[in-house]
Amino acid sequence: MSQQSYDLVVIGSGTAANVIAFNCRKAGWSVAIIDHRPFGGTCALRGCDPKKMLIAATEVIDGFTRMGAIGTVQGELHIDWAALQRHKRSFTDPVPGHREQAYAKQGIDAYHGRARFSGRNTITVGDRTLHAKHIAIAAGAEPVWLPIEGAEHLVLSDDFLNLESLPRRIVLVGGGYIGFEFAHIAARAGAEVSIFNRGAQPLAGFDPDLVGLLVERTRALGVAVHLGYEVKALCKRGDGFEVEAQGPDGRLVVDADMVIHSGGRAPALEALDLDAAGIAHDHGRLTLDKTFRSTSHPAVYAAGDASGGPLPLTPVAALEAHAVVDNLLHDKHVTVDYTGIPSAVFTLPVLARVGLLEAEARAQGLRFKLSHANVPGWFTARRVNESCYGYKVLVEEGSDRILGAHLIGPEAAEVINLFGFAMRSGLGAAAIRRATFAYPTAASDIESMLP
Ligand SMILES: Cc1cc2nc3c(=O)[nH]c(=O)nc-3n(C[C@H](O)[C@H](O)[C@H](O)COP(=O)(O)OP(=O)(O)OC[C@H]3O[C@@H](n4cnc5c(N)ncnc54)[C@H](O)[C@@H]3O)c2cc1C
Ligand SMILES: NC(=O)c1ccc[n+]([C@@H]2O[C@H](COP(=O)([O-])OP(=O)(O)OC[C@H]3O[C@@H](n4cnc5c(N)ncnc54)[C@H](O)[C@@H]3O)[C@@H](O)[C@H]2O)c1
Repeated sequence: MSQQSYDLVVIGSGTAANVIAFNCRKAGWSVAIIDHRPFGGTCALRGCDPKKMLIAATEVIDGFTRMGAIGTVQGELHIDWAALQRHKRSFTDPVPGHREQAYAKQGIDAYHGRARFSGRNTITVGDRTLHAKHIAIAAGAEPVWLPIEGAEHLVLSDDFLNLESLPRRIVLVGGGYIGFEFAHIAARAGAEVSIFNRGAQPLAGFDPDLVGLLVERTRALGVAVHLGYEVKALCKRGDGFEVEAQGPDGRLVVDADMVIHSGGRAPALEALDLDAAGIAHDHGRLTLDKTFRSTSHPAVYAAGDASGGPLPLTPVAALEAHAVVDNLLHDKHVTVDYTGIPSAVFTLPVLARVGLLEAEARAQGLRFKLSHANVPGWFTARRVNESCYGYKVLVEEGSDRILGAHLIGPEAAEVINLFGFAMRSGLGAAAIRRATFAYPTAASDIESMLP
């Protein structure tokens, strides 16, 4: 067994890992990076990017359906799933090779294999042992285990994004980001889709009023959305499955050709054997201080989904990783300010959020003005015959601070960034009112959304 020593060993090769590895290498440190899957991480290979490549075709179907409903376009349109997969792979396939070349160019040693701690400062990967002065855990997240009889039949989000052909009947177990995004893709590509969500409100982190609009719009798309239903069992029946769920009206059974896990993800820590290095953890989460440093092992930091932070999203992985870089290289005590970080559910239309929910602001005892409306009659929605356009904006009384903004509708994923930018820059509602946006753009609606 060979042993090699490094200033820094980074576990993972996704967004967080890359920020840490490249920056520390640039500062002259010897760096190793390890991944047991192709280099590139979730966002580029199995998450945000491949998903949005698939959505590119569903946007065409959505636009055609909306404009077709008023007779402005006519004919038949369908998605060629195999061709769409080729389109997606044209982006994803080159990623691991490019990453590997970039590591070699920068002098970062890249190891393929599963990393496991074998001592306080040693990590085993295959038949090698790496000795690390510092360690960054950027191992991301993995689907949580679901207590479902027959759970071994569940297909993961990675598999869905790689499907060569689309099954006819698809069930999504969980009505969160993945459940809704995949339902919108699959339904527009021609599948019969059902979503089961345990709680009565799906997409729990989003404004309930706007989620209600999305549920309505999703049902209008032909997706069966079962709320308050927990999937309990999957039984193999011929080539397909019988999905059994329990809910407010008792037992519900649905037939499916494929059942997809969309029931949540958690930090991927299990395979690391944290105890071998004395790295503290609790209920599947690393025990970190605010600077992302292990409370029990000062040479260990974590960032991204593995840190178990409040927002397991790509831009947050990068933000946390930059803080870790500062803390590693300059022995600083940098923390992350999560104010004004937007998040979007890439359904069509998009649902987006930044800042506090109305309920959170009330729970904090804040005094605020609120504007909330459904505005399908506004130009932005009417132009594209979109029936679903709504917003909710919270502005603090006295300070004029934007506390939160919630949007559903055309271009919501772009417009939410402006609210986020204003919040992170400390710009109040008055500054937004003073801004002049190009017209006619969705951003030019912002002024009318302010309370
Ligand atoms: C289907 C899907 C869609 C998503 N869409 C969006 C989106 O639109 N926008 C958004 O902001 N976020 C999205 N996310 C979330 C986003 O992908 C993650 O927040 C982000 O990729 C986290 O980056 P990371 O660097 O922390 O981890 P990752 O990119 O997950 O990288 C971790 C890497 O560590 C490796 N690893 C784990 N354990 C070990 C080990 N023991 N040894 C070696 N290697 C190991 C893994 O193989 C993985 O490649 C999506 C996620 C999914 C699943
Ligand atoms: N657009 C984006 O930014 C984006 C997209 C996809 C994923 N992600 C990331 O990936 C993470 C995981 O996404 P996700 O959609 O899997 O999780 P999620 O946490 O968003 O939603 C999971 C849902 O599944 C439900 N559930 C769990 N078990 C169930 C069961 N047996 N029956 C019925 N419902 C059940 C839960 O109640 C919950 O509503 C997200 O938290 C997010 O960080 C982000």
